[in-house]
Amino acid sequence: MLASRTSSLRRMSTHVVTIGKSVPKNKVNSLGLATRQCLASQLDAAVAANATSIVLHGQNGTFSAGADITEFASGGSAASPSLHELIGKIEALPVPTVAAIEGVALGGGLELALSCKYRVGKATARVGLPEVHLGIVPGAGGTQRLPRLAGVPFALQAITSGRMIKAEEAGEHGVLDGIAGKGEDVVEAAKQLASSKEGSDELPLRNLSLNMLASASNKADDDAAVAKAKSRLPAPNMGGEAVHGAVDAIAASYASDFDAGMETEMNIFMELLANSAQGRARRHAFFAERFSTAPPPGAPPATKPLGNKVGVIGAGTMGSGIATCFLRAGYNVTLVDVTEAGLARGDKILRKNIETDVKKGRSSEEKANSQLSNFSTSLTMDALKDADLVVEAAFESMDIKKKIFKELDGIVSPSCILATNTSTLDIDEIGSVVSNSDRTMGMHFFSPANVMKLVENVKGSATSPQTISDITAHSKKIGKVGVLVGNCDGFVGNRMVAPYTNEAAHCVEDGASVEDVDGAMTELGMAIGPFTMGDIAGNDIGVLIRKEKNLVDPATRPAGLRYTEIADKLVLELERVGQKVGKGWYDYDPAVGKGRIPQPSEAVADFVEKHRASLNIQEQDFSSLELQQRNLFPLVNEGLKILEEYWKPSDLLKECVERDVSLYDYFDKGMGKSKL
Ligand SMILES: C[C@H](O)CC(=O)SCCNC(=O)CCNC(=O)[C@H](O)C(C)(C)COP(=O)(O)OP(=O)(O)OC[C@H]1O[C@@H](n2cnc3c(N)ncnc32)[C@H](O)[C@@H]1OP(=O)(O)O
Repeated sequence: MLASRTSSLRRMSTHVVTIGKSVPKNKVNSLGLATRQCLASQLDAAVAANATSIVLHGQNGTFSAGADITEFASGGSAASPSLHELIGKIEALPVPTVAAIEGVALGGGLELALSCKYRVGKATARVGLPEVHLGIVPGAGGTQRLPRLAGVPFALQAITSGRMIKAEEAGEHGVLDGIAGKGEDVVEAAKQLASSKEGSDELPLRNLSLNMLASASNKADDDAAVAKAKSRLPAPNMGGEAVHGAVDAIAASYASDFDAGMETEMNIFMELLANSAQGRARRHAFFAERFSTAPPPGAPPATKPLGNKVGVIGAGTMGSGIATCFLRAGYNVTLVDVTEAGLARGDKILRKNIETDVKKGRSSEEKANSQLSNFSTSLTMDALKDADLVVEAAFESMDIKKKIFKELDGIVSPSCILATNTSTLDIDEIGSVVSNSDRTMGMHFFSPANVMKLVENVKGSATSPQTISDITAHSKKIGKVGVLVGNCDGFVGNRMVAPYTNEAAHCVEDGASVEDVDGAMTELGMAIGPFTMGDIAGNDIGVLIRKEKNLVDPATRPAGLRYTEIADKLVLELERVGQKVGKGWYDYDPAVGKGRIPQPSEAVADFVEKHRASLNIQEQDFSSLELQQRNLFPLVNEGLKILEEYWKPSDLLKECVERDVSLYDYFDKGMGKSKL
């Protein structure tokens, strides 16, 4: 690694400046005003003490997670020193400066590190500019310094993906000048580098603009890289506002000098911060995700060490997907099914998932082999007697699930957590057959389980706080967003989506076409519309659920309920189950896009027209806005109903009035958390 060739006298004059010092509760060294002020005064002190080199590092095992996102709600804090001023100050220091990076250096954290003349990282460190995930662009020079350091193509990829980059890769692209090996102290390594550079006159990154502008051949390549990046981005109205802004800012890094590039970056940053609804939504989602995935206040810490032996019951697509998630995170997993054929199928799906990870570069052969060495299958649940957690993913039937839980109760230890992946059934009833049902909980994965990040962790009435904390920790360990929800029909996700898809069918009954409705929702920014979604999930599932609720048969349907039979008849009469059979709300041609591209269906249009005629429905015209509102308002209303079940509306209003906040802010700022 970095050789030290310095005298002890020189090392003495290297000053270490700590990000986050004296700022309590700043777990990730975000760069809020207090942290910036403290950094500035440490730098001033180092200069006053004639430091001959300076090392910048973070506390709590991490460098910095970047700007303090909470400051963005009020348009960002411009109070002095701003991040720009701080970065300018570091860059202008006349002595060698080295960032010692462990944990993460993200966003403004990496921008701070880029203002140092050198960077050293721990092998486990991660760096990145993830601002686009917050609907903004790097706003403290990241779009100008990263391309100067690592080239335009790399900067385009890194900034538009917002991904975390491993130390090794960062080193390959010149973002890190050195990597501290195992057992090596990164601050010590940085000190060595800093003192070895004392007296050298290497230039800061801002001056590299001259080199960039000088090379015509680079410009042609960079123009091509920018054009290619643009062609691959989602449209601005499809969530792409920030990524388009990022590419424009990077393009300015070689089209003009440093100061002009910085000005372009700042203009784009400020415009997005002030006016992008996508950005506001993304920042809301950042905090909402953390709010809803934390155990409720007062819950005990998760068991340490968290058990590592997991059983998954049911080797279907869902069960194998769930088993994959645990295997990837280093758990010991046993997959159980009642038939050899079922197990063989599950085993195949799981191995394919792990193989795909390697093919797509998300994992290595070595890692995949080690994961698979922790995997076993069994035809009996006896194999789970040492399990710390069992996730049941068997057929969606109350009787079957209760039978499994009862049998498990006699096999596993009393401390083993029993989770069910049910999407609709009552957790309390499933848990009622277990001797100590405080260790039962729902763990509702979304399909495909090995891909989707969301898991609803469903709390039953008997579930203990310890079980909640442990399931929360397991969810985090397997990389899921594990949202704690209550036990009700459809939990949160499916419960809110049901009125949305119902209303979509009403719109079609009233005169809109299937494509009109889906088009209105994608125009709004949804990835797909409700009918495409139904075709992917299988329209037969909706029919089964509605049958369970006695809605399909008019004789058992509650009086006064608006109900359209189109969705039921589509399946029961036309057998248009969805993508899996090549026809649903849309037609699917196996020769086009592997049979996954929805194409308008004349058969469905005819059927809908006859349906309307049979009910004497006068077809109406709808604007996109009307369709968007009709579909989304029922979903929003259902969300509010869910909140009402926890918070009495009158109590809520009283609290909001007392605190002088809007209802939105009450939840957005996490004030309702203490009530969970
Ligand atoms: C001008 C600049 O270009 C603009 C910017 O820098 S914008 C900021 C860019 N940085 C980011 O987007 C990084 C955001 N943070 C993360 O990705 C992750 O929090 C992390 C990888 C740093 C840590 O992850 P993890 O260990 O799982 O902890 P996590 O629960 O996410 O965060 C810990 C706490 O820090 C808070 N936090 C994390 N990053 C923060 C930030 N940049 N600002 C304010 N708070 C932050 C979280 O809200 C959480 O608070 P809580 O405990 O009260 O819920």
